[in-house]
Amino acid sequence: CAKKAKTPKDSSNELAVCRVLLADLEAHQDAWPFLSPVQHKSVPGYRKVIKKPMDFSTIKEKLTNNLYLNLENFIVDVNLVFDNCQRFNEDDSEIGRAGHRMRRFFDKRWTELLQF
Ligand SMILES: Cc1ncccc1N[C@@H]1CCC[C@@H]1S(C)(=O)=O
Repeated sequence: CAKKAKTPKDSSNELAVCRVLLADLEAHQDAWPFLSPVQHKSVPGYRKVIKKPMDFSTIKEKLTNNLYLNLENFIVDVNLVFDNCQRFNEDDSEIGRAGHRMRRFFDKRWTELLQF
């Protein structure tokens, strides 16, 4: 089948979708552990265990500085937040549970958005 040529318009729409998704993540009641970079000075072992820290404020900064070329690059960073959370926190902990809830919310939200 003929490949639909990607018009430049698509990527600007995708970046608008990223801003909507990030706003939804930040507004979620379970976002509190992920709003700012983990304070590794007060979290022993974090810097050693987690090679690529990521959080919603850093994602916002990258979005503002046009560091995401498309929705996929953005989704990779959001999933990094949740993967770091799962790696460092027990599933049965306040932060661990918040991470699982936020990942479920995000997966549902972007698949909804991509339907239209
Ligand atoms: C996401 C995470 N993962 C492992 C350890 C700690 C944290 N977050 C903490 C708990 C609440 C905010 C702080 S923060 C983000 O200020 O360090």
